[in-house]
Amino acid sequence: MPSFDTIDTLNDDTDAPAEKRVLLRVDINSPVSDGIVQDNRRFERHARTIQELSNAGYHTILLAHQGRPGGDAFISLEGHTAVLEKYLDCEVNFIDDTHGKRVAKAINATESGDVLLLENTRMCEDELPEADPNIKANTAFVQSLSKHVDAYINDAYSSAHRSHASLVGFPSMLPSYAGRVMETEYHANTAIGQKEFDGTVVMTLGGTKATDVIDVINNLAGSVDRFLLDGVVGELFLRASNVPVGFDITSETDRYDAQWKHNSKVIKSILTEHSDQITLASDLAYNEAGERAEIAVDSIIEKSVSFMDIGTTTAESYAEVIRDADAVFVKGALGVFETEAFAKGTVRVLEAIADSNCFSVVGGGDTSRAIGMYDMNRADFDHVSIAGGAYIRALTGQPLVGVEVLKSESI
Ligand SMILES: Nc1ncnc2c1ncn2[C@@H]1O[C@H](COP(=O)(O)OP(=O)(O)O)[C@@H](O)[C@H]1O
Ligand SMILES: O=C(OP(=O)(O)O)[C@H](O)COP(=O)(O)O
Repeated sequence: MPSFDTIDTLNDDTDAPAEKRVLLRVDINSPVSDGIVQDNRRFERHARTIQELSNAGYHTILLAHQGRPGGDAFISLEGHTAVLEKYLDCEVNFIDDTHGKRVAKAINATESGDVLLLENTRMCEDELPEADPNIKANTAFVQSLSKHVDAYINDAYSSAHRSHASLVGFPSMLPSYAGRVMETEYHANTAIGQKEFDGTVVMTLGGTKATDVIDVINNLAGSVDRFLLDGVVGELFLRASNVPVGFDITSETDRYDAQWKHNSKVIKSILTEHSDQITLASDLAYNEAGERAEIAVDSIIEKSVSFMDIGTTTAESYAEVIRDADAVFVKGALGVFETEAFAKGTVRVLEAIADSNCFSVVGGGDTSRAIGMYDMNRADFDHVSIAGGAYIRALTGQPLVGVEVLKSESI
């Protein structure tokens, strides 16, 4: 049983839901294309928690983040209301602020069953950077909102590894509970983290976030036999192995340079220390005149194009490793799978998993979308998580700070 209180306990604790305002933290952080948020499984999964609360009569005030300050995906949550409403039989109202008088007025004006989405929490300076939960509890953001609600529910398992105000500041201020996504993802990933495997354990690590991958390798090198690297992170590791790639070729993107500046030393030391466990791409794919083109890593003289996927040779070699594995964990897309021409690496690896008898987990708010996009059967995977960094940290046995503060306040 989870050692935190759930919505079942909230219902037991509440004799009049219609008079109660609950602050529900969800994670609907999603890909953004041309400034427009794209649907993904997170919306549908969190909508079930929202619907349950609305049907019970609670006034539900939603907190969520989108992107990172300065990044292309860092936008207002206003567009997220329409996507959420696709999965709800109630309206989602929106206010373009995170806390303060206007928000307090809007919260106090809600009625039983209403859903009100506040603005992107990362537009509030109290949200970032990570800090001790007690520090985050004393921010104006937490202090202000706590006065106008009766309880806090954290449903954002996929952000539970972040010590941000909206994720760790409220449990010391309010009666706190786990939402349904938090409950199910916690159960599944904790159980997986305790499993033992007799044969080869393989992890494919990709996507865009180097620090997540670095943490995972440092913590799981003793229990994972092979790390197959890909995505933006894989290209940074190629740079650390002296391949002339892994940097931004235009000032319009910032996928590589900042991450390299902050992480190059630790990437190099990981490559040295775990060279026998880490496999890097041997070929990469890019866009040439609107078509997919590939190049062997050994043939790259200089980077003049954006590499968008692992090449076919790499994909086949990764599929071969997966075929013989006892367990495979996927975190982060192997390429820009949202574009079919550059989905080959992600699809090939997922197909190899589906065709094998291995125990498998596919994680990542973005990556898990690929299963549905390319008509694969979710039943071919043992667990498909809408979390990426959080689920993979659960495998390391590292506590998830957002879960720990829920537990501590449930005692
Ligand atoms: N080579 C690449 N260049 C640019 N983006 C990439 C590349 N490979 C993967 N991606 C992007 O990585 C994103 C997923 O990264 P991330 O958010 O770290 O993973 P997840 O959310 O699945 O944990 C996808 O949206 C995909 O487009
Ligand atoms: O998408 C998320 O994590 P993920 O990419 O590991 O799935 C979470 O919303 C956390 O976002 P963050 O990595 O910008 O803190």
